[in-house]
Parts: sequence; structure tokens; C-alpha cells
Amino acid sequence: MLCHEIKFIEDIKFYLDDNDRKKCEFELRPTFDFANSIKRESQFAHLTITINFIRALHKMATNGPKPLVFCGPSGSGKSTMLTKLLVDYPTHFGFSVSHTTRLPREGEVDGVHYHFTTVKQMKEDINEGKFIESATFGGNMYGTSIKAVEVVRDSGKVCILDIDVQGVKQVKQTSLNPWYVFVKPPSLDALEERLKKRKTENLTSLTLRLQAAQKEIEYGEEAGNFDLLVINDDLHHAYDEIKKFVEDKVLCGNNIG
Ligand SMILES: Nc1ncnc2c1ncn2[C@@H]1O[C@H](COP(=O)(O)OP(=O)(O)OP(=O)(O)O)[C@@H](O)[C@H]1O
Repeated sequence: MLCHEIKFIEDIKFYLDDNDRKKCEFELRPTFDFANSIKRESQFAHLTITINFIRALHKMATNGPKPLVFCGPSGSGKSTMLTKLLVDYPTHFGFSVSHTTRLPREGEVDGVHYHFTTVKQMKEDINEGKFIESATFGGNMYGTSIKAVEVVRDSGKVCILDIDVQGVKQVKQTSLNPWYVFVKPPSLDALEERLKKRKTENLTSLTLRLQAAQKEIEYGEEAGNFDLLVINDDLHHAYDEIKKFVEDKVLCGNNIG
């Protein structure tokens, strides 16, 4: 089976080539697919690579499993799916804690539900490159810091990122290389009904969310943007699809479970 994770790096040899460039040689097993950048030649691929490349590989191998991105319009059911996944796989996944400039809702704890921050601080951090993605929504800033993802990866868990389309576009500019799942509502009418029933939105935020939804769905449906697109009509059916994807792809080769 071709898995995305590097299992072992053994017998690393460092040397200078004929042009005095630093090189190293090592063996990967059993197989790997590093962003399709190297063609698989055999079960045991011998490679000659640059120091920077092995650093990147080593970082990937030691940083833990690939993250898992969940995207979809507000109210499409991302949190619902994620909650179920965490119940079924309590030790495999972890959430990165997002930053936001909005005020805490009742019961929300700083550092647990969000890192609550100020607009000034968040802008400074973004300028310093500390964020993987950030977006302004409904007048508030939201974002995922690199550190928050690293904390989860370092613990050996699949870091789950619950982000919007803007965020996905930004993550695609980084070296994070996660799995991408898009959760699509069965219709805009159903989405509106679910958001109203959830009772978390006022008229303005409801309107903003519904206005954004159509464009987000178009992006979600574009070929190549996501590894999995799930229509969240029947909850159990939708969740089963996600669960199968997680077992077949996301946990494959992670040595967890
Ligand atoms: N298949 C479904 N059928 C009916 N209701 C659903 C279904 N999936 C989720 N819901 C309900 O729809 C509402 C929105 O779901 P949820 O909060 O999970 O959306 P979300 O994508 O995480 O939204 P947000 O991005 O705003 O956090 C919730 O009240 C949830 O219980």
C-alpha cells in the first residue's frame, strides 16, 4: 500500500560531491510519496539529495502526521462531523486552537475554544508570519497560528483545521500539505434553516453567512481543490463517508490506532 508517511530514515551518509556541494544519501522504506516530488522507483528507493531537502523530510517525519482540513460554509456541519470523529477516535486527532479578535461567547475559555486576542496584536503577528491563515469574517479576525498546528503535530496527532475557503487558499500557499475535506450543505435553504435553528446568529451575521455560502460551495466543487467533498444531507451517511476517508487515507501510515 502506498502511504503518505515516511516510515523510517536509516543509514544517512553525508558527503561532498565533485563540486563540493553537501550531499546526503539515505534509504526510505517502505514507500513514500513526498508531494509527488520524487518518483517511486522501488520498494527501497536510494536517493541523493540536498541538505535542505533532508531537513524538510526530517521535519516532516518528526513533525508527526499530515493535518486534516475541514472546510465548508458556516452551518454546513463541520463542527458536527468533527465532534463525531473525536468521539470515535479520541486519541488520533487534535484541534489547533484558533485566534480570534471577537469577544468570547458564554462558556468559551481562552486558550481552549480560541486564543482571544486584540486586532493590534493579531495584525502584528500576521505581519511577522506567525499565522498559516487568517481571515476577517463578520467584522472579526480569525486565524490559525503555525505554533498552534505544531503543538498538535508534535504530540503525534492529526491536527484538524476547521477553516473557511479563504483559509484553505492561504494554507495551499504554505508547505503544510494537509488533507482537504469540504462539507457541503444539501441546499442553501437547508443551510439557512439549520443556521436559524442553531440560534447563534443575528440577522446580520446570518445574512453574511448565507451570502458567502454560494461562492464557497463553488470553490468546494471545483475539481482538485479538495481530496473529499461530502454532501451533508443525511448526517449518518455523510459521517460514514468521512469516516471511511479518514481510515483509508488520513490514518494510513501514521502508526496510530
Ligand atoms: N445532516 C444534518 N441534518 C440536520 N442538521 C444538521 C446536520 N448536520 C448538522 N446539522 C445542524 O446544523 C447546525 C450547523 O452545524 P455545525 O454547527 O456543525 O456547522 P459548522 O459548519 O460547524 O458551522 P460554523 O462554521 O458556523 O461553525 C447545527 O445546529 C447542527 O446540529
